[in-house]
Amino acid sequence: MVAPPDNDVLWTRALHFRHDDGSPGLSGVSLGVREGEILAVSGPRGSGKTTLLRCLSGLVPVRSGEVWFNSVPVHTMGPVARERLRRERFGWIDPDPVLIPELNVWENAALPLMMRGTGRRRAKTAAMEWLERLDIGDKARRRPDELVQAERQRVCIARALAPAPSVVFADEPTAPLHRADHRHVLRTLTAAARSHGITVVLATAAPDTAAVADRTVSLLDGRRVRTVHLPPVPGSAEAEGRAACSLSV
Ligand SMILES: Nc1ncnc2c1ncn2[C@@H]1O[C@H](COP(=O)(O)OP(=O)(O)OP(=O)(O)O)[C@@H](O)[C@H]1O
Repeated sequence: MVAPPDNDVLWTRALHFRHDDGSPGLSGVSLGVREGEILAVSGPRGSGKTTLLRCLSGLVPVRSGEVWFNSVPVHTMGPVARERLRRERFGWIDPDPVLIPELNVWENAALPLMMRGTGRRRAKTAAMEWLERLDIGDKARRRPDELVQAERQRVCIARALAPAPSVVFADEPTAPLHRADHRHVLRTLTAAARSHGITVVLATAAPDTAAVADRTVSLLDGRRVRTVHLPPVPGSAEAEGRAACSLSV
């Protein structure tokens, strides 16, 4: 095993992944993510973006290839160590905002901090700071079912950022949002990452979302390719006359 370069917070080499039913997921993906970098993982639907984020974050075991976080091998960790790593160092944002219905908004956003052992008062302060930044602070005492989907997604983003993780894995984080919300939430996420030195791995099929990143890595059919020209988002200025996906390997 060769240790990764010092300035890469995440590093993977020759990563292959097959789903439990035998479907191919990833084929020989290698990449490094620098500390504080916002890296977009782009590619069309089914290209392996979510699978790559799940492997890098230790959500699924890696059986072929290597994944390192801060020069610590993740691919040799058991499930308990990977769970602890995710809880203590990583944040995760899904395309669908899933919250605990019995908890109010600030309790949902503060939950990962409290699970790490932070006291309720301090956890609430940190959660409220992010809820305010995401313009949802006035709904802090509401239950998730009193919020619209875009508001619930803001709560999920606050929940991922409140513990000041080393890395946030954001899987299509603005997918459920309207375009106006989309820009505001993306800007908040990237500004937060830059001001707090948080590394972001951002999976997206949308070119305008990938454009906020420092660098883009493209996937097609589970392989890393040099460039993928994604179909434009319907209704955007780019949409005219471009429909297909092209690539260069
Ligand atoms: N749990 C699973 N079991 C079997 N096959 C799966 C599973 N999850 C994903 N796949 C398949 O693996 C491939 C990559 O899927 P993945 O979700 O990683 O792609 P993606 O680029 O994130 O796509 P999307 O934008 O649709 O989420 C696809 O062919 C998909 O059908």
